Amino acid sequence: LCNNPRYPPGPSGYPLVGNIFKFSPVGPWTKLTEYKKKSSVQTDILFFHGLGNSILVLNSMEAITDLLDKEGGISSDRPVFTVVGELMGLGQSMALLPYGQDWRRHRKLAHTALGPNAVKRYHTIQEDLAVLLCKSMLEKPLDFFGHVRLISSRIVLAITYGLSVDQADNEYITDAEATMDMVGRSTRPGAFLCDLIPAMKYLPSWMPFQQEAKKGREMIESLVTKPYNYALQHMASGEHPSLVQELWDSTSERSLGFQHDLKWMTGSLYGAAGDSNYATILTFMMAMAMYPEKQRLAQAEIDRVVGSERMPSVSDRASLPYVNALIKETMRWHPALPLGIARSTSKDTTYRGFLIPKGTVVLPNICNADEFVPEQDTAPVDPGLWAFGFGRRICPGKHLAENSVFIIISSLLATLDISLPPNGVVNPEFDKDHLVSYPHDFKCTINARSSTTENLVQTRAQESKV
Ligand code: HEM
Repeated sequence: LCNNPRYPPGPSGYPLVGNIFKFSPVGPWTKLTEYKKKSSVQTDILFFHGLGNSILVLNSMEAITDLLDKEGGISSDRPVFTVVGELMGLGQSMALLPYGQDWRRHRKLAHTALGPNAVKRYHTIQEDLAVLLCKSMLEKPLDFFGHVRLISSRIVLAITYGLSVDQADNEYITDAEATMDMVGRSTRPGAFLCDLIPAMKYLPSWMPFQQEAKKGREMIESLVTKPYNYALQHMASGEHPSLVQELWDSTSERSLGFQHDLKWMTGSLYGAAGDSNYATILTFMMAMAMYPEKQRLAQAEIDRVVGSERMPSVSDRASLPYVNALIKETMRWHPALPLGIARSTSKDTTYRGFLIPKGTVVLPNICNADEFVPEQDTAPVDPGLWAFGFGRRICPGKHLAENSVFIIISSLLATLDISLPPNGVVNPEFDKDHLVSYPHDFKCTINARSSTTENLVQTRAQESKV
């Protein structure tokens, strides 16, 4: 490990370039978690530096709380991503805005729409969409990846823009998928050499990364503008209530600045919501195929509390402790964002006597995958809390997301059995190339639990208003 006494410890480096290239942008959490297990050195903080960049990895809950919660005043900034942020324009979104006035305005708008009370208005939409998901799973079980993609986008499109889509190949969904695939690859620290050496942004436009940046800019602009314009155009009819409309109606001061904030704030929700929900639900399905005894326990609880006459509702959440433990365990077993979204320090600071220079990229490593054990929900630190980030930049969609994840998972548990595929094998492998890490393509068997649950799904689906 690197032993420059001023900086926190880190892997040994090379002259001139330091150890920065020891930080791999591809699925780094596995390697970083291995460092955590080495006991000889103080490895719950790891430092990488070189070429004017520094990265600090926080490998324990203690270090995360100390730096991201208690020192929120200096660790709530985001790094400047030269390619995706500056060249592609994503720097205008809430998730990448620097910690300052613009970001505060976006957070305030988001809080109005997504606070713990505000999200109660969406229970019915979430319940309706969850039952449609169960119906699709019964009709075409092999397409379960597509069904999960569809519901993840549907919830946020319906709520944010009043937009109703019912096919996974709808262009709003496929465009968003392509854009978020590109964004997800580009927002990992060190994804482009140009992020490490920002002066490269002045290189000529024929350079491959410049071409990629130009295309990315168009994709991002379209992602935030198209559904926003849809919501504006349909406001007058009053038939498609949306967050855009609600926030638009909440003021008479609709300056260009306000409109810009509203478009980019809602665009950030749209961009951030889909992939994380998708990853969480697929991870849950993988875990259920692999750990059937845990699935049985959760189903027994639902049978006891909800019965078989009706579908679960969001308001059942507090009465289903085992289902909640299973959801938390899903998020601990493989969090959707294993390294959160990178932070950056806004001034020099010290931690445990080490210097952490201004502009250091800070990454909380919350990955500690092992066995799937929902029963450890009694652990002192609630694993469900890690998954949504920390401190001042904690996920603003947390309340909405928790309800979505709960209603989807409890509806699936109530009505379906998820089991191993015919070859009896599921390898728990996850994507390592994107900010959001979802299960690699896997197979599982999906059956109705009984003819009663099958009828329940069909009947309830007909009542759905979405
Ligand atoms: C299971 C679902 C979700 C998970 C696991 C998740 C997780 C996260 C995490 C880890 C962060 C980084 C926080 C930090 O820097 O400490 C984040 C930020 C964010 N999330 Fe979520 N999220 C989920 C769903 C949603 C939903 C449904 C929305 C919107 C409706 C949303 C909107 C955002 C936004 C806009 C940010 C950036 C906040 C900022 O930079 O101030 N997320 N989320």
